[in-house]
Amino acid sequence: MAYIEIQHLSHAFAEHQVLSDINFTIEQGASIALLGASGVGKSILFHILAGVMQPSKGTLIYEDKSVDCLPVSYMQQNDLLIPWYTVEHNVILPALLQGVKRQDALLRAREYLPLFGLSGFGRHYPHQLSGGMRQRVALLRAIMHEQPIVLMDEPFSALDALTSYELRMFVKKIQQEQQFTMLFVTHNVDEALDLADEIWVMHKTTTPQIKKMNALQGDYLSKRTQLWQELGLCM
Ligand SMILES: Nc1ncnc2c1ncn2[C@@H]1O[C@H](COP(=O)(O)OP(=O)(O)OP(=O)(O)O)[C@@H](O)[C@H]1O
Repeated sequence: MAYIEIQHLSHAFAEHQVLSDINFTIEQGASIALLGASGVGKSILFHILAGVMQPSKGTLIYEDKSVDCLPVSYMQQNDLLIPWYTVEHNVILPALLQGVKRQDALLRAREYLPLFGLSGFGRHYPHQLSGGMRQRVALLRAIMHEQPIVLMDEPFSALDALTSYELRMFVKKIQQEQQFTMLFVTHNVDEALDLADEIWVMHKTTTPQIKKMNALQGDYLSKRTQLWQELGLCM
């Protein structure tokens, strides 16, 4: 039996059908990249999994029980940092809400801040940071939340190429150590190939709407080409 199972999930805004009869399963500890054209419904799917939004139809099953939402740490596209809290406080907030002692959460945050390129910025406020730095704070907060599932919507999009590469290698290491289940949305084929052990492509017109790219063959370059083709991009 699957760790997570999604059955017949559909969502519409008035007449606009965004998700149609989505079905999939996820194994515990999987790392899944979700790609797809803009507007295809990736964020709406994540909102539903996280319980931010209720679907029009469908069932979410977690560890064999029907649930309203999954136990996730969710990094949304918009970083949602609290402007009047410092970086440190933003990062530890979910841990505090989970009952972790403030001192323990702070120690851990201070250990991780340098790894996220945020050394010396713990006492800064979000408005004092660049867009990329804010994204790293949001990413660190998601990783520190310690939920069994991490959802990240375009977690590396505001970062320069080198920082993005370093951070995804770091996230990969932490995910392998902590064995949480991870789904992330990306428009970047390299991010998907570097970080995910499963790549899913979401389509608007095909049934099923999500295609699992299990059959990616060959070396990195040829996998990259196959993914670009699946996404309808010219090489
Ligand atoms: N609150 C809303 N009311 C009505 N339609 C919405 C609402 N939120 C999203 N949509 C529509 O749902 C569709 C899917 O949106 P979604 O944000 O999930 O796309 P996406 O695949 O994440 O796109 P992107 O890659 O650009 O972030 C879009 O057509 C969007 O206009």
